Amino acid sequence: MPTAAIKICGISTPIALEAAIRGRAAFAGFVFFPKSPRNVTLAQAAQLAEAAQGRISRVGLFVDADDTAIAEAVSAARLDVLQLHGQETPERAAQLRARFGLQVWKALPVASADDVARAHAYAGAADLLLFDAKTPKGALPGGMGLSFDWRLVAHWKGPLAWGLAGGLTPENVAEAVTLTGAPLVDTSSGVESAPGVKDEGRIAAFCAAVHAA
Ligand SMILES: O=C(O)c1ccccc1N[C@@H]1O[C@H](COP(=O)(O)O)[C@@H](O)[C@H]1O
Repeated sequence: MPTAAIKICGISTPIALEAAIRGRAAFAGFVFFPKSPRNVTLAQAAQLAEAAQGRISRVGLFVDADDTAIAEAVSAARLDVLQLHGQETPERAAQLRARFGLQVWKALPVASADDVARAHAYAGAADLLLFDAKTPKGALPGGMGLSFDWRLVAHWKGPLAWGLAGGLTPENVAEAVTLTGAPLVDTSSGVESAPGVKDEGRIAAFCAAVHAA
């Protein structure tokens, strides 16, 4: 089985970006959500995007953002992918994909089999589904280090590509990949020393664990 592609999310410094590239991560995630401890300004994103050019793909993470905010981020960070991590409907995902001509990933909060079944509504609207844990009411919709029962998405055969997120760490990611067969894994808080503070050593360990799985 080929190894899973890696996305390191919430990158806000050149040191973290270089660690992700050294670890052969395919995707660097930049958070455009002011409530997140990982939020980046347009100026920060532009600088990181420049360093990323041709070395790692750039994913912009948005939570129910409007077109103007997304357009500014796309232009500043030369994004390759839009990751929608809020309540975006299939219609909204399709609209953004058409407007920006970029890949659209939709995060789906999962706690039950019914949540996983909602994935089918995004066929033809999004390019990839990111199964993530449901977070408590009033909390951030992601980046909380919470995981869900991976058996719900084990070897998922759906109408579009998919990835696994939520509480993935250097310590558990090999088991997650083995159990689910996820083609892509995404982590944020699992490779940090504190909320919003990426840890080079943990990024390296996470990537090594995925490559060895
Ligand atoms: O990282 C954030 O701050 C964030 C904020 C709002 C929505 C999503 C966010 N991150 C994404 O959440 C999942 C899981 O994160 P974690 O590994 O459990 O910390 C992942 O897709 C992040 O990209």
